[in-house]
Amino acid sequence: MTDQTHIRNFCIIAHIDHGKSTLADRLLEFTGTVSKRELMEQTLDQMELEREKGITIKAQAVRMRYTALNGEEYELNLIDTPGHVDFTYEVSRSLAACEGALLVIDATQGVEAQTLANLYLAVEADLNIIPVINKIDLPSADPERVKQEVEEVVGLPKEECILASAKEGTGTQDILEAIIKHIPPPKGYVNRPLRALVFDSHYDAYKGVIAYVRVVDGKLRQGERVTMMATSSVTEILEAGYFHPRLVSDGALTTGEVGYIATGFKNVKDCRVGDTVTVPGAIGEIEALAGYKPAKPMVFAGIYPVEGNDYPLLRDALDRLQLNDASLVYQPETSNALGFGFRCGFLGLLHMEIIQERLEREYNLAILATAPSVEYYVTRTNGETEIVDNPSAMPSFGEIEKIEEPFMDISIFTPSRYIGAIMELVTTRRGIFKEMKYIEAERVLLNYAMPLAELIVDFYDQLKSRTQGYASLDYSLAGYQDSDLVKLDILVNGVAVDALSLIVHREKAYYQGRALVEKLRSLIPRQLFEVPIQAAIGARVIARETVKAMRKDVLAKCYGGDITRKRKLLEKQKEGKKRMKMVGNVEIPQEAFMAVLSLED
Ligand SMILES: Nc1nc2c(ncn2[C@@H]2O[C@H](COP(=O)(O)OP(=O)(O)OP(=O)(O)O)[C@@H](O)[C@H]2O)c(=O)[nH]1
Repeated sequence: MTDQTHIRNFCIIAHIDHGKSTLADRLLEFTGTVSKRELMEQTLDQMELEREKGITIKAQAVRMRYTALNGEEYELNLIDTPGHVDFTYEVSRSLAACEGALLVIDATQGVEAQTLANLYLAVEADLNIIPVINKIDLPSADPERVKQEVEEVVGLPKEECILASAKEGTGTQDILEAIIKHIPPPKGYVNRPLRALVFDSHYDAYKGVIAYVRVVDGKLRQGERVTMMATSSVTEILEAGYFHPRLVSDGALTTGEVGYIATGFKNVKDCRVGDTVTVPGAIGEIEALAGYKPAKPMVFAGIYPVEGNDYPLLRDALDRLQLNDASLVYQPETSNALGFGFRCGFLGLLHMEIIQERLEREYNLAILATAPSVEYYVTRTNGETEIVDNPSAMPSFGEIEKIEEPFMDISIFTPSRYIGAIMELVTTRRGIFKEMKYIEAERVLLNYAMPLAELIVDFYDQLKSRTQGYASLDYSLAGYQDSDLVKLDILVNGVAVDALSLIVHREKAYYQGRALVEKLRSLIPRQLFEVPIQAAIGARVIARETVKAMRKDVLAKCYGGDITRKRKLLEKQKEGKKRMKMVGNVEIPQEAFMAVLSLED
């Protein structure tokens, strides 16, 4: 156990792809925490999905030992933070476990939207910031320009910037020395009762929930009884230790240290991110650490098994995913069209995508997801208010006094040549212009208020494609606002398909209704009979298309000859069918339920 003066707790914050993981690897290697060979596997990103998507979902912590140029040995705890806006709360708790942060900026790119978003969080958490300009080995690197940006945009003296190439290892020692010098040691009370911050947790089949903790005051030991202040759950610490980068169980953690405890809890709900661990005897005597917030889902969608029989399997899979992910919420729902399924709440679209993929890959389930929706506050004419997160549950028009929807503050960094294209996109998405700031001659920061419902419909992809990938985006919840919204129903073969209902702005309803039925016509395969597709607001039909009847005989083309080809075609058709759902007497493919996500603006 190290005394506080020789501990430094820090994290690395960066915009996506600016080199956070690579720099972490260099630090681990330089301090001898892991060998080069072990680094072949990306050490900090563990889940396969994370690696594939190139993002870090779960915060982790690694302890390093470093002998500084002053001859003294220090314990450095590097806390890895998730890099995506869906996980801002997790980021803020990881930052709360640190005293300082390395702010990594790509020397070829400069400051980006998430550089600033993360920086603001770090400043809020009172961290000392060390700016690191990375990738200086690249020919297009312009460290002088980026230094200037650090001074003007970030507000740190440019002399403090450390130039580095995480790829080649340049600057690694300078960074370690700066950590010792510029990041203050923890200042907890050794003799007070235990207070430890849970900044992440995950479920382990053998050890139960493993909580990643920062000990703020006091100490904790294996075998000790502890309680979680927000959830009041009590348990015994089965194991305590740190990551090196694998678990090293050494029985205790003391003031200022970062490490893990195995809690034996069966569900991460008992041990939430942001909660305070203490000893039962201290309850009433001490205050919980500030900042605890239960996760708040922002995006909702129905998830249904393609095969009705798989419903119990889907429920088990969601139960198991939730053991490890307290921010995933779900409850059973029934749809006239899709049968029994679940209404699920997610932190954002990326979170939704991750859960869908895990259900399919890890649990081998064929599922159908409905288009994502947000949470509306609906006031009825009788004065009652309710929260509606499923368009099909929206009360009928005559019963509604007003509907409020979530608005986001969004900021976009972009080269100034794309301002026009962005303005146009944001305007079609009901965005309200707030501010434009020039960061340098040719780069601007644009601020808008925009409904979340418009943001989750492929806004990010559109932004990227209209700016050739140059613009970066960040957003946070601003609050709820009144909007003139209506429910758009879709009728297939004369029957309203609840899972296709949408909430849209009145002014866009006609256009969206048209675009959607056209798209559905192209997505719904021809059946043996003619299938009308209609969009309606209340009883008024606003658009109609027809899927013509056709006998779809895939074997007709084979002239009876080649049997392997025949089998292949049949298999292909079966494959195609997997994602079809019989709604009434019409087969509707998965894509139809997501069609609204890919309408042209
Ligand atoms: N040339 C050069 N490439 C680098 C350097 N540092 C990182 N890279 C490359 O930049 C890319 C992104 O690096 P990562 O370390 O994965 O970036 P990250 O910030 O962790 O990305 P996320 O986990 O997605 O947030 C990778 O292809 C790295 O090999 C550097 O100093 N020089």
